Amino acid sequence: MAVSLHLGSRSSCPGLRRDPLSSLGSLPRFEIKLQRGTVQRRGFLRVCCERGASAVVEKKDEISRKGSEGRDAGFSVVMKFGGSSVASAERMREVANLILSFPQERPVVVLSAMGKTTNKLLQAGEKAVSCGVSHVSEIDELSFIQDLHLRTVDELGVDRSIISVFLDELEQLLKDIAMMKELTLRTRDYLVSFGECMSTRIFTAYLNKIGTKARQYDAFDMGIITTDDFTNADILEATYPAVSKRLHEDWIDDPAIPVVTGFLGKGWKSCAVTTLGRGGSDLTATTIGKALGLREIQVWKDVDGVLTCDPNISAEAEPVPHLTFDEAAELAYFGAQVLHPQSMRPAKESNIPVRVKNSYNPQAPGTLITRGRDLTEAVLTSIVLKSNITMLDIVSTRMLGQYGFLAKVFSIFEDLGISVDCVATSEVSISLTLDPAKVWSRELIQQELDHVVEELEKIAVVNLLQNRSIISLIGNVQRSSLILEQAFSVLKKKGINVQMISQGASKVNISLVVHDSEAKECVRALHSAFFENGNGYSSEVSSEGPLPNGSSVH
Ligand SMILES: Nc1ncnc2c1ncn2[C@@H]1O[C@H](COP(=O)(O)OP(=O)(O)O)[C@@H](O)[C@H]1O
Ligand SMILES: N[C@@H](CC(=O)OP(=O)(O)O)C(=O)O
Repeated sequence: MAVSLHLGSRSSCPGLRRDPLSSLGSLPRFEIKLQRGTVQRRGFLRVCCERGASAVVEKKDEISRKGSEGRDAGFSVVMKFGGSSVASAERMREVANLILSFPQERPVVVLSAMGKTTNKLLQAGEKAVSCGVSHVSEIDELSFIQDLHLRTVDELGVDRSIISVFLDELEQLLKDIAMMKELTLRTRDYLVSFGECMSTRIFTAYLNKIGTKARQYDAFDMGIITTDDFTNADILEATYPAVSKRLHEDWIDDPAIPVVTGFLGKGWKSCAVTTLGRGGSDLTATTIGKALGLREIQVWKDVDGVLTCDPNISAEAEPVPHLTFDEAAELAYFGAQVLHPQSMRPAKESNIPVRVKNSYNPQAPGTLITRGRDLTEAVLTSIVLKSNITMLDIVSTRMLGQYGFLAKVFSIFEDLGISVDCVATSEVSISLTLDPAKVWSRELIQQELDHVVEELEKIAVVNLLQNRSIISLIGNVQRSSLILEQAFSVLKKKGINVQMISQGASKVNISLVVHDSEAKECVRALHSAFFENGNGYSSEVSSEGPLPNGSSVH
């Protein structure tokens, strides 16, 4: 099949080092040949020009198993390993063995920084701001990072020179921060990038040493283009064709397993290193999965999959066998640390299954995340807690029936650039929750909250309630009355007062707001009722029948 189309004028993208269509002039004629057998589903072609990025051709919702170039580079899965999976030389050896134990797979490997390196880099940066240039070399976290990485290369028997330049540059960067006495968001992103840059170089060198040809990629040099929102950047559409082209071309020139830095990107305007938000390597993995149209995206963690709740809250938490993209996105958004909140988007858009596995226990089946699941398997899949939330009760000062009240309230949040998590409304009042940590830097929280209240008080009576928690019940909440009946029977027995309830339009989440002080106890009681003692995911629950009863609630 051949498709001809006209492309509009091309603007250049400074951030795109290897511009996928760089030879195009304005209004070029461009022909795309799709080889027979490479297209998985029918879709349509569209030309997309993303905010100044180069014009790119995107095969919308139609992913070829053999990549958008139609050539077979043979990649079949992304395998992403988080910090806990590559925390030491021993762990890197195990991860290498794990990859090699699937000889039928041609993986693209995505790695996070080793262990807690990202936290240590941030702590080192904070200390550098105030310690003075001459004391930078004494920062504990710097020594920790140096020791960890040098010990790892020595134990793996690879050359120290692959990371020594990074360690020298890192110390110099900390001295620069000490001299300037400030750590901007842009510098923060550059600082943390050292973690992924080093882990991927070490792992690549090790794979090559044991005879498996591998090639290291810095995400910001291979086409992962983002907004310039330092510390929380969004992936731009130009990324998909750029990544696909780069990986396919390199493979065809010289086949080698790609080992890519997770978490990082390149700002399209600034051309500086950006990060995708904490835990962002999951998003790197799903982005590459979409770019290449792979069979599966694997996210390897230190737990047996997505669990029915945070194992740090309930030791009884169990793996959830099957989730939908919407359920996984919702639980990540509402606080489950296990997945990055945005990571499901590329997987859902390209309908590529995501498997969450345990690198410490590869035999465990893990969690499979797909577009749909058998809803009769489980009504509820998990319970998520998000603490330290601010809640606002806003009651209109105008008379009942006054139109435009909701619009006015939300325009205030829009003007102030503040995002709202949960909302419950009546004609004259709104209750909503804000997650200050998401929007503001720490010092500004109270100041910003005061400003919000001041603006809202022009049209309403406002009650600001801090130290609240959102407990989210994730599952098939089309059966909300059954879930709520069960949940409220538990809360009643515990004497816990729910301050707000919200059921999103997504139909996969009911959120309950309670006080921080009773939230964990509340989650444990709900977990016990819904998932323990024979209740829960694996029990047979018909889509019409009753929920398992709460007999296990104490
Ligand atoms: N619902 C949940 N399911 C699984 N893990 C969870 C959940 N909620 C919180 N966690 C925590 O998330 C951790 C895994 O996420 P993360 O540390 O980001 O992994 P990695 O660094 O390997 O990518 C687990 O060790 C667990 O403590
Ligand atoms: N290293 C980054 C990115 C990341 O995704 O890490 P992990 O996969 O270990 O959660 C962080 O700590 O945020």
